[in-house]
Amino acid sequence: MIKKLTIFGVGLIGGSLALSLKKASYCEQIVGCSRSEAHLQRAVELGVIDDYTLDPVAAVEGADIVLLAVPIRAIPPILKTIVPHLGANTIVTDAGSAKGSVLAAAKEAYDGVLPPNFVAGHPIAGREKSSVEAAIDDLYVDHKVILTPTSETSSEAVLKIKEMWQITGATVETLAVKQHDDVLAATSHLPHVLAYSFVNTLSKSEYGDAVFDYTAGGFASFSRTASSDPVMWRDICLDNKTAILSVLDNFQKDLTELRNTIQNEDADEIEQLFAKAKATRDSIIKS
Ligand SMILES: NC(=O)C1=CN([C@@H]2O[C@H](COP(=O)(O)OP(=O)(O)OC[C@H]3O[C@@H](n4cnc5c(N)ncnc54)[C@H](O)[C@@H]3O)[C@@H](O)[C@H]2O)C=CC1
Ligand SMILES: O=C(O)C(=O)Cc1ccc(O)cc1
Repeated sequence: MIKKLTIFGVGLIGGSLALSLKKASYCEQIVGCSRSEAHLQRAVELGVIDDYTLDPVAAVEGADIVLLAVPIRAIPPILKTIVPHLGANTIVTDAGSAKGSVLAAAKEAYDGVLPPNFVAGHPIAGREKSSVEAAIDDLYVDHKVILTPTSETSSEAVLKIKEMWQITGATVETLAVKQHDDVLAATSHLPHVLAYSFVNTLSKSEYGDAVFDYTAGGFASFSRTASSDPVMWRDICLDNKTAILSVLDNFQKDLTELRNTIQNEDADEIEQLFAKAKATRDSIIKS
């Protein structure tokens, strides 16, 4: 149980955390802060937060935990504003999809030294719908949350953030920052980039939009993530650029290899490549 949780960015991720912690009566008060008063008012109406302020300094006053749940390139300016006003025991955490850039921003905001009470985190749960309207109280149930503490991070602060996420029904794991960013580039960032690119390729069809009149479930499932928020994904691509370029290069190589097998009508090789992928996916996704 904590007294005050402050959430910067009460959208899908921050709002869903607020709803699940409210359900568990984990916080006496949840306060939202962002640029948009209309969004914050809606969050109060929906019972997601108790109160809001547009003033970041007032928002963090007396907070036990501050969660940054805004697009990752919005994190550095918020940190710069709030760091001088944080209480000695306030723990700051985030939900950003890339961790190296967030930790670099935190280090800069704290004058070059990461403090013990900054715990970088990332819930591996979400969807293509954004905003507080999409927030739900069970988003994190049976999902993983990855924390990427550094040698500077205090174990008490990590335990507190771990406890907060466990209350939501999530399982919490820790990873090294680079491993997080490399792995998520492969499992999450690559498929989102491919989905955006795939939809744009189809839009350029010689048959125009008529091409979309003939789609089945494969199009819907493969392209679903292209409905995700463009600003959020722009920020992820820019901040995790090196890891994303590396997996994109590997993907391009494999796609060229597959293209060659089709060009050469190498039936055995095509079947083997597809059978290998099917076996891998079937062993991971059981439904
Ligand atoms: N959408 C998803 O499935 C997941 C997103 N994340 C991460 O969580 C974070 C939040 O994502 P969502 O909740 O999906 O986004 P969202 O768009 O639903 O909510 C973001 C909130 O931040 C506010 N905001 C945007 N720019 C701001 C700024 N410059 N200053 C102050 N407030 C600002 C918006 O008003 C909105 O309330 C992102 O960093 C994203 O990478 C992590 C896991 C899953
Ligand atoms: O919509 C989906 O399937 C997602 O994969 C959601 C998601 C988006 C970004 C993350 O950092 C984590 C999860």
